[in-house]
Amino acid sequence: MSAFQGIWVALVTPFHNGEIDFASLDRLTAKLLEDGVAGFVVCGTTGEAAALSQNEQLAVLDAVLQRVPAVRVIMGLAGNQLSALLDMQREIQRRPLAGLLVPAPYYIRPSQAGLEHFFTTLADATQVPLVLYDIPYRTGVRIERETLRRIVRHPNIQAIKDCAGDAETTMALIADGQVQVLAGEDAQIFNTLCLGGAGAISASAHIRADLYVEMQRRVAQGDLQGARQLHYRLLPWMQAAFSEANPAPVKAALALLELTHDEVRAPILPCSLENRERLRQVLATLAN
Ligand SMILES: O=C(O)C1=N[C@H](C(=O)O)C[C@H](O)C1
Repeated sequence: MSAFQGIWVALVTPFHNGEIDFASLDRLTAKLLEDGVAGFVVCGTTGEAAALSQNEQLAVLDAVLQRVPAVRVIMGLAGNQLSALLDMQREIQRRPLAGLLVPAPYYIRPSQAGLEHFFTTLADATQVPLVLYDIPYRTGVRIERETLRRIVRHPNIQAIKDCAGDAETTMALIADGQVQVLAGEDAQIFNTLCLGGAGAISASAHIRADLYVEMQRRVAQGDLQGARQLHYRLLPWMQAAFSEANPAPVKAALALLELTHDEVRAPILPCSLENRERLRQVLATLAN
């Protein structure tokens, strides 16, 4: 299996009474490993990195590394101040890791040349592979197809988390073969795998990760009918998981299953009562 293949879970950061709940974090990672996931993204969007201090982010990473082999851990590295990102990159790299997940700088909306400069600077400085996180609806800036194809020629950029919603770009990246293409939109996992993508980084795979792993295995074995059935079984849950700001529904679902407390950090708010009822019904369909 090459480095970035399979189902990677974009791990939530569990909280309890405002603090990081390390005991739940450990239980959750142990369970997901048992379910067969390839690895974890720590402090991604789903990990509420934006609501954690740098010390908290590093503490979460260290805790995960106690349980999970380093080759199965990707750390999120997001921000819009390049020098601060380079400092944080150095700090993170004092630990062993599979890679760093890096989105475009948010809010600034740099030019295409500016984006190329940004990713190349971080890729030149890295000691571990970079996974480019292409998520224009969060960063506010689109990386054009040809820019992306140029950027990923950098030897230190080895995968892309594809959330841009442009199938032509997904196919061009897979056909170019420069990087592993990982679905970053949960409802697109099946399509991306069928097109030749290497796997996924998924928030909804916190729940019934075994079914996501099975879906990927079936596509790899050419059992498209079996994989498609799993896709449609999981789809209502994937849709419910993003019915409010991520990760509120995922955390509510984990709490319904008594795996973590249902706590997010502002400005993300807890899942509404109405959606909680929807989650209860959707989870019942995945129970066995
Ligand atoms: O944290 C992540 O990485 C993910 N974030 C996406 C988002 O919240 O927009 C969704 C994806 O499932 C994983």
